[in-house]
Amino acid sequence: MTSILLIDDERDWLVSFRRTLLQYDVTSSEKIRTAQNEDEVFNILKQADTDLVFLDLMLGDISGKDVLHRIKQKYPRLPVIIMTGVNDIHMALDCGKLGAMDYMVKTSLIEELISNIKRIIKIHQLERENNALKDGLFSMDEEFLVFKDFITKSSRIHSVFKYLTALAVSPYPILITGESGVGKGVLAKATAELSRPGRPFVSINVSGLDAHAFSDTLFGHKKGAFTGADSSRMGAIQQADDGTLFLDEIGDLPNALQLKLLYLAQDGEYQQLGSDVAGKSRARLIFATNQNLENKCRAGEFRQDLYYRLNTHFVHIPPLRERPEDIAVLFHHFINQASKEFQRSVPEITQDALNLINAYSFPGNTRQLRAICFDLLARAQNKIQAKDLRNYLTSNEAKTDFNEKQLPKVDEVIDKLISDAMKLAGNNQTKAAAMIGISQSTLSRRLRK
Ligand SMILES: Nc1ncnc2c1ncn2[C@@H]1O[C@H](COP(=O)(O)OP(=O)(O)OP(=O)(O)O)[C@@H](O)[C@H]1O
Repeated sequence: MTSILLIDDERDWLVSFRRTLLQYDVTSSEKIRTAQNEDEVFNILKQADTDLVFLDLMLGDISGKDVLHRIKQKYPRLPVIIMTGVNDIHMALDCGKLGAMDYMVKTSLIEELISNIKRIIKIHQLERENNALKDGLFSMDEEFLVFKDFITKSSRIHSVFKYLTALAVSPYPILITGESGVGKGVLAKATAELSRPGRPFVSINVSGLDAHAFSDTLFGHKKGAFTGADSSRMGAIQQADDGTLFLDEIGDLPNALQLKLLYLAQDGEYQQLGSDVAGKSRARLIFATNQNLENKCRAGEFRQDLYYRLNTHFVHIPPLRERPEDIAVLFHHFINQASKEFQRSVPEITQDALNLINAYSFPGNTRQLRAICFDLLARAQNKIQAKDLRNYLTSNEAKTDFNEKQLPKVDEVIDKLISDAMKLAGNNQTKAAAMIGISQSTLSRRLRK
């Protein structure tokens, strides 16, 4: 049943429209909510799932157009139908530009109105189903829309989204940690959009930069600052302006540069090469590393004071193997993305292939999964089966419980492989045999041993 929000400052109209919707079976009673002012509107949208909004063009002193604008800003995908007493084509066009799905006149014939509403609900339902299937976005909260490029259905990551949303207003730096390829960059970009929307986002990978390159890249230089400095150069801090500066791989910085980072993180201060005056950064700072900074501090390789400073706001992205619920979602997402890019139809993915991909540990995390999907698609297949994946997943990176110091016997490895394949294939011998590339009779013989 469709959840509907009716917005009008006239209580009588809300009551009568509600009655009409129920009379014509548009939805059930508990699925209809009403709001008479803007505060109520946003409270309801925040608290309850809403599929469709009917909005009157006058809400007391406030224009319905302004409310429409604010709803669409916060919930861009939510369909809003304008209900009004006046049939005004210019107004209808204006509302369309602001994102209204339709414009209905309250005095229209009731049957016509209801059949229009039912048609819109149907279209919207189909669209939602389609989007969920296509994007693998599943039940991502509209409030997390800014994180739409970080595909996930992991509740751990949803908690990270919540935390980052709460941090949006804080002026302090954010530290994002996680193994290489988990999506720290994607998350940093979304966080930047949340905290400094529409402002510049400058991303610098600082690993491997020597002291000069580090200062020059970040702080820039004045003309004549050093031999060969024929003109001034704007540093990343200036380019970021009042937006966001994202510094990746800060765990690799040598001690002297860590000190410069400390001044920057602490007071926003920096020194442009060739300038006597300290500059002041206005940018929001986001740092990332795939290293364990606490261990580095203990080993004396990372400044404790800088670590404490960076740790004020800290999020960790777990590796893909610790959020297995994301593997299939991401697999479908990247296969769809690659199909679009290569202008190919989306291939069928067999259950065996999914079983195999789900059982893999992905040491290169999401980056590795993405690369596999794009390469698979480039090889122009219209069906992805377990055998197509084996080449990508059979290296020593595959999940194993074996310990280097106690290498198992070949027979033990085969037995483990067969038992894992049987588990993944739900004890179906034909499937298990296909997954590991042996005949069913060989597998069956081996099982009888
Ligand atoms: N959850 C995700 N949804 C969609 N794409 C993702 C996701 N996580 C990562 N990616 C993609 O994987 C690739 C690697 O992501 P990213 O560069 O953000 O990882 P990282 O953690 O910053 O890695 P590194 O530590 O090596 O810099 C990118 O192509 C990115 O778009």
